[in-house]
Amino acid sequence: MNQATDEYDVIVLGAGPVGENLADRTRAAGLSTVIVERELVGGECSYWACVPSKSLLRPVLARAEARQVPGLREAVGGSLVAADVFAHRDKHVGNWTDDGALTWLDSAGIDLVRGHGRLVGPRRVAVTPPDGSDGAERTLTARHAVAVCTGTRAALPDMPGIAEARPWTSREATSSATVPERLIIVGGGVVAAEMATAWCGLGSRVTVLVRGSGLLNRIEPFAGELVAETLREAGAEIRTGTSVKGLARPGGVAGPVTVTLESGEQLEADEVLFATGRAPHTADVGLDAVGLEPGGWLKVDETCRVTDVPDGWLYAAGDVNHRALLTHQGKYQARIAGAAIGARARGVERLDTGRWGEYATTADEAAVPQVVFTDPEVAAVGLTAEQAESEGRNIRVVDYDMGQVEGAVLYADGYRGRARMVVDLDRGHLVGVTFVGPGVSELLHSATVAVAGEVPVARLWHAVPSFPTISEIWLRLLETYRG
Ligand SMILES: Cc1cc2nc3c(=O)[nH]c(=O)nc-3n(C[C@H](O)[C@H](O)[C@H](O)COP(=O)(O)OP(=O)(O)OC[C@H]3O[C@@H](n4cnc5c(N)ncnc54)[C@H](O)[C@@H]3O)c2cc1C
Ligand SMILES: NC(=O)c1ccc[n+]([C@@H]2O[C@H](COP(=O)([O-])OP(=O)(O)OC[C@H]3O[C@@H](n4cnc5c(N)ncnc54)[C@H](O)[C@@H]3O)[C@@H](O)[C@H]2O)c1
Repeated sequence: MNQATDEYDVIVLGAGPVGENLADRTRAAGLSTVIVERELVGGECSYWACVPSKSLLRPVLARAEARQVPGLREAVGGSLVAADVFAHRDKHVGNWTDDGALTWLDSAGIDLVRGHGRLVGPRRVAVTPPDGSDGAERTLTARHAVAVCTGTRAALPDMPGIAEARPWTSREATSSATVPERLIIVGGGVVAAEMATAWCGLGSRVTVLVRGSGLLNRIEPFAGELVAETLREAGAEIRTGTSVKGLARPGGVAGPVTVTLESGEQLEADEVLFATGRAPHTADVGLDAVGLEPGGWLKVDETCRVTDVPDGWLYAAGDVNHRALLTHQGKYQARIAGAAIGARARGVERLDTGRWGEYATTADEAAVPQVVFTDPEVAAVGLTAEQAESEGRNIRVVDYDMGQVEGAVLYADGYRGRARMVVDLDRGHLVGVTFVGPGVSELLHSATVAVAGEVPVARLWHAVPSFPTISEIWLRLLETYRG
């Protein structure tokens, strides 16, 4: 393989975490692979999402936890040094350069073509070089498969003044090098909750405008309630049932922004962040050239093969298929799709695509874990009680106050948290678990193993948590379940 080769076994569009992992798996299966990337190798996650957001949040959460440890509390009473937090974030994102990722691509034997890729027919991708480069357009051909891993962008609502007011999206919220004195956040999902935590911790006066009834409405309600309570205690204002109808920034981008609410009330801030969901990068990837509608989420089967395309050569993994907009889940899809492409290229006719089969992304439906890095942390896997009920399952919900667990109380004085497990009574195993409280992120994988492994509740009784750890919440939940 070399850069002059225009025919490969596999072409991957988009070098985010998902594209990288998929390419890695097809290379490991012995297939020549090229990846096409128009921005930075590493994708949204590495430069404007997971990595910078978590590095902004880490000092905020560490300080919040330290303030709950007697003897340490007084030592961490001051403000964060924003310049140091930003410098640490900038280091983690490689100062928005992808040199490290290029070394990895090279070592994995994956070719890279920089530019915007578009399908121009079955198994064919045209690449337009980036602006300012003097290269010519190139057409790549795949012998076996093309995988679209082009991810998402922030979705902004259509409203008067929004384009001129240039609001922050997740990109600016994760890469800003200044702390706005007053920050309005529109939205009540994960980005809104995490960015409210980060910027409030860094010193902004934060107002969150939620059009629904509370934060994090895809997770058990008690989680969003505790996060909102802590944010309010930290000085943020959370306004629920509040919709925005317009924006204006009369003094230009350097001046304050005015947000007009549906009620007619006007609020002023130095910045406004729209954290109102994501839209797929599929409007300009040539879907029309292969008979698909541009602009939508790509519908896939359990191996991430796009349905409705003859001959089964087109795959879509990660955010772009809308199964679960999370890096780890997209990488899981990439491992399975990459292996499926490899097996099909070897001529294997029947892949095990049954539930939990080697080539089935079953966890996307049954056991998606997610940690929200708010204060306190939220960690959840599988179904909420409401989701399980709406699926018609016969369930029992078990709740426990984590402030009653000795390991938790030792971890943080005045520990506030709650746990819930949802038991499917007909199947005898857990279908969902949610924790909210300091330090629960590292507890989540135990729940993921229980849900994905469909471990019988009776056997969980023999999985003994160490004393005195927060994990003893498991024992308390099981004792409550058994009565
Ligand atoms: C603020 C924020 C924080 C987040 N935090 C977390 C977290 O803590 N944990 C977590 O699991 N998830 C988190 N997520 C979600 C996570 O970022 C995504 O699930 C993940 O990035 C999806 O990976 P991907 O490879 O599918 O897409 P992306 O990371 O979006 O990568 C897609 C790549 O494709 C490229 N591309 C697009 N179109 C083309 C084209 N036509 N030609 C060539 N290249 C193209 C893009 O430039 C990009 O590099 C967060 C998201 C946001 C917004
Ligand atoms: N720690 C993590 O795992 C993490 C962190 C950040 C983001 N993510 C992922 O990124 C994805 C995107 O996050 P997000 O928070 O942008 O999306 P989201 O879908 O989680 O939340 C969007 C929010 O915006 C609101 N909204 C939508 N349109 C609106 C409008 N016109 N006016 C007012 N409110 C509006 C919705 O009601 C919702 O509260 C999520 O699916 C999430 O899984 C994950």
